[in-house]
Amino acid sequence: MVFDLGFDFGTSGARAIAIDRSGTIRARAQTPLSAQTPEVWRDALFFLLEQIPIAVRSHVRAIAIDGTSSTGLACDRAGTAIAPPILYNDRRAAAILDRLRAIAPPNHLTISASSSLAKLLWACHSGYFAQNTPLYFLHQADWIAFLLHGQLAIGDYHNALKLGYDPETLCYPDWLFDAVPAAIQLPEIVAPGTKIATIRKNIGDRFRLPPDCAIVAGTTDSIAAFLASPARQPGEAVTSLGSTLVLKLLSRTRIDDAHFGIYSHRFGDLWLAGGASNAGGAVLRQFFGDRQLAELSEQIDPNSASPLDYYPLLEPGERFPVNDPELAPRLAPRPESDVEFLHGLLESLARIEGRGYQCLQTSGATPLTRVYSAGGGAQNRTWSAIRQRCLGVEVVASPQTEAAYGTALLAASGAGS
Ligand SMILES: Nc1ncnc2c1ncn2[C@@H]1O[C@H](COP(=O)(O)OP(=O)(O)O)[C@@H](O)[C@H]1O
Ligand SMILES: O=C(CO)[C@H](O)[C@H](O)COP(=O)(O)O
Repeated sequence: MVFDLGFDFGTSGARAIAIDRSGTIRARAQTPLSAQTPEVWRDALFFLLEQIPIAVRSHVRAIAIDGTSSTGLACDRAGTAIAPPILYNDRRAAAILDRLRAIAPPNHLTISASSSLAKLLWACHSGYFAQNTPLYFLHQADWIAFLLHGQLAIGDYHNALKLGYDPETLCYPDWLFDAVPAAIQLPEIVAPGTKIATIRKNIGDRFRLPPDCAIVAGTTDSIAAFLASPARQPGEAVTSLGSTLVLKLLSRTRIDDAHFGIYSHRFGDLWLAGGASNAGGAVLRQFFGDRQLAELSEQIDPNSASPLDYYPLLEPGERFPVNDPELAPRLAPRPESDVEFLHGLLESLARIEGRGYQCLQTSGATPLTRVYSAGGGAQNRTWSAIRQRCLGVEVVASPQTEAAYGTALLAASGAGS
């Protein structure tokens, strides 16, 4: 018996899922992330490994890791982070967007405060990364995988998209090398699922993993959620209802439009056209606990549209379907009834999702036929019904909604399944 193991490092927690060759889940573990620091990621990785029963762990064939997209960090030759990571939602790079506009092609997806390239350039020019020695710039998933395989610096073309890597020509464009200081080593990029190396000996011994356990290139958290779903036909989509709202529509055409925060990830011969809104479950959690969310949702009539028109953000700034770093949250008026308030929030999030899919199709993506749901909000049947009414297509419950399952499938593909 062999198993493949996927790790998902999301915004609020980390999870691991081990599957057998038939794709059946044979072990799972999860832990909250108290902070987004390399130390917390490393401790979570090791904790999750320990939670996988030894009977499974000792037969793991391959491991893959996903992380939050465009969370980046710089490390030295030993792989030690030299400054706190810059998280996916960090907006400090807004300060260098004019500089980026001057070097990147017009309307390029990296011209956004949330892109990895903007963060890297901001960090270099503000002195956040001291540059007297060579530094490696990695994404979160690359760095966590490095802990397991020990090779600096290797990344995948999903995480590298927001760094400016071109997934069509499979190389970094020349203008990017002109922009990045010579002391910064960009990761070598491979396809997600490519075997990078076998497990480091000390880690393999410590966790009783087989010495030939392969560590394969990972992906982003929302692409992992897409992989977990059955969506494989152009027109099928997955919405990740996690802390943020992420849309991925499988398309025959590649579409990119920084004006609306639209970009496309390579997905075999197809494209995952999409965008990520800052609105989402994090705002729901600001007002309600998960149990309360479930109880209140039961009392909502999903067939009647809420007249409340919110824009549920934690703080100003939106990426998609409007790319506006100043967009203000709108959460008023709050009715006395919590049921009505939640109805307004879920309806408003469904409207943002609907506008997002509309925007993707208007921009040339393959027309939407069906939406699968992933993430913490996927279990909410009331919300699914509201979303189906707003989207005008079938919203289907996915048998597997966890990103870690998609990452386990990626590990299996890397191992040859
Ligand atoms: N019943 C529910 N209805 C709607 N949203 C929910 C429900 N239960 C949990 N959530 C939301 O799911 C989110 C967590 O989902 P998860 O996929 O773990 O997110 P992430 O990894 O992005 O932090 C929380 O923000 C929470 O508000
Ligand atoms: O808000 C997020 C945190 O990661 C989204 O997952 C992310 O922005 C989506 O990015 P990608 O399309 O590159 O997976």
